[in-house]
Amino acid sequence: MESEKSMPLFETKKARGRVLHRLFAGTLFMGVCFIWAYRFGNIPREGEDGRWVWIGLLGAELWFGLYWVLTQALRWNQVYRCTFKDRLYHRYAEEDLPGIDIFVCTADSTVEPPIMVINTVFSVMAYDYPAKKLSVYLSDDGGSNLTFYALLEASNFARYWIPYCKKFKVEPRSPAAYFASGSNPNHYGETTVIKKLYQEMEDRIVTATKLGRILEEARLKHRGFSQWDSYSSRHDHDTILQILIDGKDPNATDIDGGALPTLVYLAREKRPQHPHNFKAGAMNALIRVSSNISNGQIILNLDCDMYSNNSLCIWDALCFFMDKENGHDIAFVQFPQGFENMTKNDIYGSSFIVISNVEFHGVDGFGGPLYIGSGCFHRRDVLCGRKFTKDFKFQWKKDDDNKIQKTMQELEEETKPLASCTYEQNTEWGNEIGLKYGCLVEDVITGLLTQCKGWKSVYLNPERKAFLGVAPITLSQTLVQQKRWSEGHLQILLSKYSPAWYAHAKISLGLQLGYICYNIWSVNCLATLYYSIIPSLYLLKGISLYPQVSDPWFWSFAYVISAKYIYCLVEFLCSGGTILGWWNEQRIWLYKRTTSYLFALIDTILKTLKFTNVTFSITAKVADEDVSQRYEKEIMDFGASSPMFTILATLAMLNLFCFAGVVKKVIMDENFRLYEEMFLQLLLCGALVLINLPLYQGLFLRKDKGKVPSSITIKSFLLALLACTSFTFLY
Ligand SMILES: O=c1ccn([C@@H]2O[C@H](COP(=O)(O)OP(=O)(O)O[C@H]3O[C@H](CO)[C@@H](O)[C@H](O)[C@H]3O)[C@@H](O)[C@H]2O)c(=O)[nH]1
Ligand SMILES: [Mn+2]
Repeated sequence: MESEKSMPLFETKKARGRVLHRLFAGTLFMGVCFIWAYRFGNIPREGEDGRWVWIGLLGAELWFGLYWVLTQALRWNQVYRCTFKDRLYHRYAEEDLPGIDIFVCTADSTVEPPIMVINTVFSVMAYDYPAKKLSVYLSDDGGSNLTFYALLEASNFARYWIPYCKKFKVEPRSPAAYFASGSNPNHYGETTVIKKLYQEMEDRIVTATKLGRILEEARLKHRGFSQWDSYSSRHDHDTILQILIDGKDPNATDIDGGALPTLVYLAREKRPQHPHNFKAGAMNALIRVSSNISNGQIILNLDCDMYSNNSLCIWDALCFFMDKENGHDIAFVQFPQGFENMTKNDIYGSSFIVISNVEFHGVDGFGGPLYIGSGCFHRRDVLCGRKFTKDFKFQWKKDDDNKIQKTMQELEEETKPLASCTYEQNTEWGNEIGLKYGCLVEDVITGLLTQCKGWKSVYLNPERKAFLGVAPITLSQTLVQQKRWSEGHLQILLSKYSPAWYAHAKISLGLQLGYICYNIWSVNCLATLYYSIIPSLYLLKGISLYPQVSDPWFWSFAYVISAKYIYCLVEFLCSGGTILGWWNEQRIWLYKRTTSYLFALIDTILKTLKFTNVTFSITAKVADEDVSQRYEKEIMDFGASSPMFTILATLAMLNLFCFAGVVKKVIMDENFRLYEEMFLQLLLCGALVLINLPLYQGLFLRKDKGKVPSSITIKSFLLALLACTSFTFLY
């Protein structure tokens, strides 16, 4: 029995095949060095033709090579974690388990429909965990009474849903996902009843959302709505706080008499003159508000679209925090972000399978994954700024039953000031305490700082996805999201807390490199743009920039290109992708680099020069019928007049012209030994044309709403034509 009690709650395994991988990486690196040597050794002398182009290529290849070296940090030392939930389950009595506070963030009832938000709420309210120890907080930055109404409805339906889930061990516990899954055995007719109840509630909520207002009758039923009386807009209102279920109240029970988790609605105070700091601000308000209500020692953060797909995942996370030997330095446990709306071949590359199944295991081996927002369990103390000390041991404090019981109204009134605009003035909130402000990836910089203080984090990637969210379903949304992320990451690199210098000697070198690898995403745009324009233009003109097939240097290029791509394909397939999915990912890779990253880089420069301000564009979680249909059929959506699309279309067109031009030349001129002399350049240009096939369709062939808008077609055609002609004739 004693030994059972001291058995570890989790285990860490190193990945297999490390030696082989390192050997392979070594040979690839040698190939890269040969390429550098070739470029370096053959720079045209001053005054000679093509000197600057050549130096540009050298720069691009140096960048690609060094970036590849950096990405090795993410692959060098992969580890895998597994947990022993059973041991934990049997080790502690219910009252000895820590309280868990779950924060769900929403910000806009139009792009984040209330019915979706409450489904996320249900999935966590119904966790397989003592209800008394569970509290769910919804932060609504939209300050929408529609969302409040939905949560109110949810507080009622939960009384039926939670006992149903527990009785029949239902998975997943988001009702929408559960009923949509199709496999709903009818438990003695109870499923039919509960499904009907759900659908009626859904109807009421969806109708209210469509109408944009709540029926008078419903509004009069709950005192909470009166808090909107003084509301002038979503940017200008008092704190709205409502405890919808008080878990401590013995009368708050489900239909079977079981306890219910606490459920709280919060719309923090907003005033136009006070910056609200987006999600980070919302999280910090939640941390304070919850500390006065339930004060759970563990905090789980979820985006409103990300429901929990596994009712036991709390136990998984606790296995790390509660391990007596190795748990005390663990600050947070991050799960991967899965997506429920993925199509088979993932046209927008939004499933991030390589990041989730390879790279994060790599950073975990060097000290722990990045904090990426949703799906992350934290120790409250650490989020609140606790310094790391080596021999400190966490204690799980018991509920303080002797505390004077306040009425719900008293508690609300006393708590509201914690969410006011002015509360944080002259405090360390947003800096040393809570999530950090001023960064577009507030989560990542907060996690980095935590690790710099000496804390570790853990990445847990179980077979059954723990959380599932909604990935963007149009190209423009994908690119905008990527822009926000890459911009946020670059902000981190340039901030006071840069992984490049501040983190030095505070976290391991491998982790530093891992962070930098993500931080410099946006800088990749330069080399990629260069590589997708210049060699093609020179091909058109018939000037060779790479070694000929007969030249021994050719083989270093051939090896690096083929080895790199075969490796990357195998990695993708092993992570669960398809071949077509990989091809799609290559396209998105190119599109991200030539647009999102470029815009992120430009914006960062402008912001550093203080020309513009930080803004957070929320990703839409709903779309029109025809947009969704195209997505389901895996047809790319170009239907927006975004300047990003102008760039993509111009690049595609330019490569098409170059390719067509050179083919014409080969046909007309028999002496032109193209394959022999310019094989690599032709390959590059050909690959660019091939990868852009869906874009050409969108430009010339499609008639649906997802085609490229004609204004962009014309603009890009003219731009590409201008580039090609002026290059051939003038240069
Ligand atoms: O002023 C705001 C803006 C956003 N949010 C919420 O933040 C979450 C993330 O927003 P979303 O538009 O879905 O961004 P994503 O890019 O999908 O989110 C990822 O990237 C963000 C950082 O850019 C992290 O905050 C998220 O946790 C992470 O899932 C959503 O729940 C929003 O409701 C707020 O609460 N307040
Ligand atoms: Mn999201």
